[in-house]
Amino acid sequence: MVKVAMVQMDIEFGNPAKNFSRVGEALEQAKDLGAEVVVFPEMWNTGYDLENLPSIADRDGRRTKTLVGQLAKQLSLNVVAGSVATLKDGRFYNTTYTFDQTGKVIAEYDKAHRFGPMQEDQYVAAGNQPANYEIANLKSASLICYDLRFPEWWRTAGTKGVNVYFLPAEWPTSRIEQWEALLKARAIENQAFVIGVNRVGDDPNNHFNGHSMAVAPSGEVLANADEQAGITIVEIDQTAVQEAKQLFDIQNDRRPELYR
Ligand SMILES: O=C(O)CCC(=O)C(=O)O
Repeated sequence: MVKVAMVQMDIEFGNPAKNFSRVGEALEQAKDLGAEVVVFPEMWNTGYDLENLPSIADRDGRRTKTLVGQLAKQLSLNVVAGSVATLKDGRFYNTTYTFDQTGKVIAEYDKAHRFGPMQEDQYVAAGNQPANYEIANLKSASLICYDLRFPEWWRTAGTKGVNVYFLPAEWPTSRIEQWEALLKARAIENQAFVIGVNRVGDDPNNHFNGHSMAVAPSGEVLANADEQAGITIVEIDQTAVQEAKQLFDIQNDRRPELYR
């Protein structure tokens, strides 16, 4: 059993200082709750303040690596650090870093599918590589928000064997039923756990009502954080993946030659 903390937080628009301090406090609280892996929402350093990225994006993720890396080490926590707005080689990205308990970055993923209605495609460059990694002995992959709508991308990551998918998000209230349905679908069709962590609060364009969810390979909802800011702990038993695959193994039964 691995205890995973879903940190459903509000994000101050365009205010990294405030958001970094919030994330630091949440890591300490998650530790007190017995968490082994802590997961944050999407773009928690800046929110979707894309116009101001030149002054507020995290250059090479240095600030995130310093703060989250130090706390991960100090508190001996694995951290799927949601995603942050970064500036790398002169371009902006929506990046998720994963830290192990020594504070080392073990995975880095740039969001592959940019969300047009939030003008992400105009400001942010797209990533092209899935991120597979092992954290707290969980065979994992990270995807971000709108990636939830691209089952092909989940399969691509899944070919390397994934038992737990982490999905940080800023998913608006207006489509929250779709969020819940898609998280369940991705868990069932990939025969894996899915941990979707959403934010709460408002930005100038949207309201966000949380509903961070942990879904088992069977589609059973293990936790639904409802609409308040807070930390939800969920216990993951990876053997459920093997059990699900005993009856039929969807990844093995695929016929990629047909899917063109
Ligand atoms: O797909 C959606 O409905 C929401 C996606 C989104 O808000 C995002 O990728 O930031």
